[in-house]
Amino acid sequence: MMERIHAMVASAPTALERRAYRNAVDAAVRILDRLAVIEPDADTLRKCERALTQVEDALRSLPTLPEDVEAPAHAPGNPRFNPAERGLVPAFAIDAGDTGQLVGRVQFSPRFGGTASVHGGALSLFFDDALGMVANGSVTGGVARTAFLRIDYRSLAPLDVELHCRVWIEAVDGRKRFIRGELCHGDRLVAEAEGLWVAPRTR
Ligand SMILES: CCCCCCCCCCCCCC(=O)SCCNC(=O)CCNC(=O)[C@H](O)C(C)(C)COP(=O)(O)OP(=O)(O)OC[C@H]1O[C@@H](n2cnc3c(N)ncnc32)[C@H](O)[C@@H]1OP(=O)(O)O
Repeated sequence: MMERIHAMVASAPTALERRAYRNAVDAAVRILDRLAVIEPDADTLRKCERALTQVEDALRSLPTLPEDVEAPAHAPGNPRFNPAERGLVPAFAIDAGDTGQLVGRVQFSPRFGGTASVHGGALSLFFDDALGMVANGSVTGGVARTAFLRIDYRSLAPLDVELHCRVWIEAVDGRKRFIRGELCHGDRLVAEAEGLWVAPRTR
């Protein structure tokens, strides 16, 4: 039985497994979003903790990803390697994303919030992902890592509201890719970002 489970995990996920994984992550983040806004009594919270611990125990008994990064389980398309599908960053709708530019919409749910607005670190996480997509996209080609990321917070970002984002390549200089981005709520600028992504040396 365990061998069969290992074989399943070591192979690239099927469409059905990807959907099931996404649904499980969605359920987990919906709980975090709910916990961010409700005012429950201690008894309800204790029941909640017990139920979640049961789920956690069941997950702990499962095998983990193989360490070999060449294994099929590490192939592109595995939702575990996609920050949005793993629930790390908010889901991001890309409306246009060619020729080194990306235009899209993003909505930060309550778990990304401070009090009434989006946490600055969550905005930074989002920009690393969105600018990183352009830095790693078809125009620049190949993999590059974030060397620095600077965020200017211009106004409070509201939670649970659609925000508009634009990201573009500012310059490419050898292995260096300078990327910029901005996030707006309607006509109001919420935050601007600039960063450098550096591609690995070829030898
Ligand atoms: C098609 C696929 C799609 C996939 C989509 C995926 C989306 C993913 C989106 C998510 C993406 C998220 C991605 C993540 O989150 S990646 C995770 C976060 N980032 C890291 O962990 C990176 C850690 N740092 C490093 O690995 C190295 O320091 C890097 C690789 C960055 C550079 O080390 P390396 O040894 O290679 O480079 P070098 O030292 O020879 O320097 C080379 C040049 O760069 C200039 N420089 C370097 N650093 C800085 C700096 N801080 N400010 C200004 N300049 C800097 C330097 O002066 C030099 O310039 P020049 O003298 O040549 O002019």
